[in-house]
Amino acid sequence: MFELILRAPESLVETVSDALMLELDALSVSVEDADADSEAEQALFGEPGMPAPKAGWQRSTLRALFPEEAAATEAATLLLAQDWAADVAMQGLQPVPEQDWVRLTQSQFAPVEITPSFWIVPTWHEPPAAAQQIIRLDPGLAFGTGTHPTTRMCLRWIATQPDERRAGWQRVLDYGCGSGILAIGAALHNGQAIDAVDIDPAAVTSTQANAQANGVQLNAGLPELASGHYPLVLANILATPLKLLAPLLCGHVAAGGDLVLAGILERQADELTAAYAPWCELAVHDREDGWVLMTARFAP
Ligand SMILES: C[S@@+](CC[C@H](N)C(=O)[O-])C[C@H]1O[C@@H](n2cnc3c(N)ncnc32)[C@H](O)[C@@H]1O
Repeated sequence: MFELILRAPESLVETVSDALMLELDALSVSVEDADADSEAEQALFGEPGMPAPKAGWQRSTLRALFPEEAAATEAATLLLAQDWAADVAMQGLQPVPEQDWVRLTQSQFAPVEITPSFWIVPTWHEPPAAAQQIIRLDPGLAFGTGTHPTTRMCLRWIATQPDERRAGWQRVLDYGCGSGILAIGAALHNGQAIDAVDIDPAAVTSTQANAQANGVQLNAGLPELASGHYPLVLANILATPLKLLAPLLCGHVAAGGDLVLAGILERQADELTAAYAPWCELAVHDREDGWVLMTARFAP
């Protein structure tokens, strides 16, 4: 494989990508911020419900893959000869070394410690000797492999609740289940009759598969599946949807039950406390890497 590397301004990225893929037979094109890891780097992240700050980076690096060097050279020559491509610059043409991509990807995911006895372990790893509760999970399409601090904080909360609290988890709701990791974690800590819901059908499928792989019983489905009251409601989404979902989530918490929310940045904690104030006293329980875990115990 050969990689043709080009730099293009925001206005030309789509045209160059289309030309490479549709006219010049590139196998793939990836687009990166040309200013990544520099002072000029611009985040383009927009929370759900909020517009992205901008449609594209000021300058992008495009990497196009070709099966042979001749095809990559010809594509560069043809593309750079176009009038409209005057602001496109060639940055390089290089062979892509053969690699065992599966092994490379797998090597990036080591077992994740939640507590000394509770671990998330990819299927290609042996569990650590101290692990008593284990979630077997491979990185897949859905969010939630335990590598994100928000997921880890939720699991840590679950694992560190006293036995008498866990005994009361006769029903559990995981709202925004992703891979199902929180639902599975709750099941391994005495959670019963677990409903795991997500707006993304791929997450529902992933949750069902992961639950089966872990020998865990749960009901996965779209949000309509959630019904009635639960002694434990978990939701790791993001601050903006969590604020919108406040009446719905609080309406599902049983008297005396716990609400556990994640996906919230430290600076958003006060907004969340205010949004949930009509129903409960939401407070920061844990923090990691700029994220907070917020919890509330409802009145009995
Ligand atoms: C950050 S992931 C969390 C996944 C997993 N629960 C975890 O803790 O790792 C958030 C998930 O919430 C889902 N989601 C986002 N908005 C939602 C909504 N309004 N209702 C239900 N699910 C939602 C997304 O599809 C995504 O799978």
